Amino acid sequence: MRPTEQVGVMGLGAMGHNLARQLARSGYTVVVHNRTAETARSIVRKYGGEGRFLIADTPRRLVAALKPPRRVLIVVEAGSPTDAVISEMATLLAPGDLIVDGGNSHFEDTRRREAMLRARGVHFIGAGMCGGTEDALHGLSITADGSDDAYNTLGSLLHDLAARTPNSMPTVARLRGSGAGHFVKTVHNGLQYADMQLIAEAYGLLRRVANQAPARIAHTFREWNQSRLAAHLMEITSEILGHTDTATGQAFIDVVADRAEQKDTGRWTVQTALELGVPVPGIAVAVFARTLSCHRELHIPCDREPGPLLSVPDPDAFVSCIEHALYASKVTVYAQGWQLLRAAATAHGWDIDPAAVASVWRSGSILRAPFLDRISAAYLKAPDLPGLLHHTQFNRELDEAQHDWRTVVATAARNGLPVPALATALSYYDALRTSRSPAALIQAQRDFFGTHGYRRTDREGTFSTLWAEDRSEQSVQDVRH
Ligand SMILES: NC(=O)C1=CN([C@@H]2O[C@H](COP(=O)(O)OP(=O)(O)OC[C@H]3O[C@@H](n4cnc5c(N)ncnc54)[C@H](OP(=O)(O)O)[C@@H]3O)[C@@H](O)[C@H]2O)C=CC1
Ligand SMILES: O=C(CO)[C@H](O)[C@H](O)COP(=O)(O)O
Repeated sequence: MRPTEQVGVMGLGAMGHNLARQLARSGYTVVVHNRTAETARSIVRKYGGEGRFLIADTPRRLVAALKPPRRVLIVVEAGSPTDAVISEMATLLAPGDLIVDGGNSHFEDTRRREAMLRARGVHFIGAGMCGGTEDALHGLSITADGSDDAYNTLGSLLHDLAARTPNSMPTVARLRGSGAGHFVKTVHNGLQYADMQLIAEAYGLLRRVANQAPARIAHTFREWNQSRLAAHLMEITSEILGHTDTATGQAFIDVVADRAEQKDTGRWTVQTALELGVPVPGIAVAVFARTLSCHRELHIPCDREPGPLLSVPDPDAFVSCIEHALYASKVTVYAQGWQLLRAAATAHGWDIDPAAVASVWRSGSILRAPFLDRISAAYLKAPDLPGLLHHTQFNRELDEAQHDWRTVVATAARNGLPVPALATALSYYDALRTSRSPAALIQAQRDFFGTHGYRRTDREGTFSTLWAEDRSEQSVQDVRH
């Protein structure tokens, strides 16, 4: 217990109240503030026995209750609410105090806020909290940026909120460069979208093609959770599928509307990837699949199912094919995530160690999985690995899985079942393996209508064909001048 350590927590929503509780349980005196003051009072009424809480009805009172240098953890809705809270705190805090933003902020916002606070002498740490609400209480994975001075003021605060890896390391990664902490959290969520979409597609195939009932699929996922697919998302999937709705007695999954909502982080991941020119189709397709699920008005009236479903000759063998397809697809989307991390680090001058990111997500994050140990090991051994699919073992695994992967994607297509993530992952894999792609035709078309030029396979330089004239070929300099 450290009765002398104090911290302020602003925002006592689903995440914030559990973070405050975890800190109080660890011995901090936690000064809490929530915009709706009654929420703070009710939380302290309920959990006050877990530690030492003080309620501050206003931000000014929160600041007054803390001794300098003050540490304030802000966990409010991202975007303008976070701006509003930080702007007010900027006027109340003194030079040397510290704000930690634990929300899912856009990294550009974090950079702007850090610069604004630095000008006032207030330290700022953008902390990506890579976990859910229960992890906020029991330990999550944190990717945080911030200056050395900010870290000196921080003390062990983030370590006290972190989970531990199997070898007892706290899951906090310090990343150098303003915005890096929230950016890495954003990519975590992009991968979360992709992983969830892949799992959902696997569920759909088990249900519709392998004809398994939800309870049986729960069992299948539990079995897969003992394999190289073992992951928190697999575990919660089997829990959900094994759950019965108390109101109707039906499988819970059958009473949930098939509309997958989203906030911002998946879209931000894809937007950044587009800006940096990094191909992340596995993440993009997962974002669009959620979007499509919410556009019921786009659905085409259909008087019959695409079926009757084509039966698979050996359902057990098909289940095994799905397992292999799911694993292979997961490897390809994680490869895309790490490509994006590398490109963003280069573009923004961030120091993001690819092995450390895998290690820090190993426990406490939504992506937590033993699988991440293998990514970490791959990058520890070869920090300059061009991509995960260049790693001998991953490469071999995908090669071994490809027959089953193709069976799954082809069977889904024949049955009229959309599997955008599984199919896109396979196409990505094939695109990386093909010796010559049809991109040549696209470049030729660009030259035909826009004199954009092309490179040739047989000699250096950029060329253009005079399509509207005699179709002779010029070097681009000759054409333009
Ligand atoms: N839920 C999750 O799994 C995770 C969430 N996050 C991030 O953590 C942050 C909080 O999320 P979560 O706890 O789930 O969200 P909740 O919706 O449960 O809580 C939102 C909090 O923000 C406060 N708030 C909203 N608008 C304002 C405002 N204009 N001024 C002051 N306070 C405001 C709310 O106060 P009031 O009670 O008055 O409405 C409430 O305390 C978000 O940035 C989220 O993206 C990060 C990791 C995981
Ligand atoms: O950050 C999180 C977990 O890591 C939050 O749960 C986030 O809300 C998930 O994203 P979305 O709401 O878009 O599904």
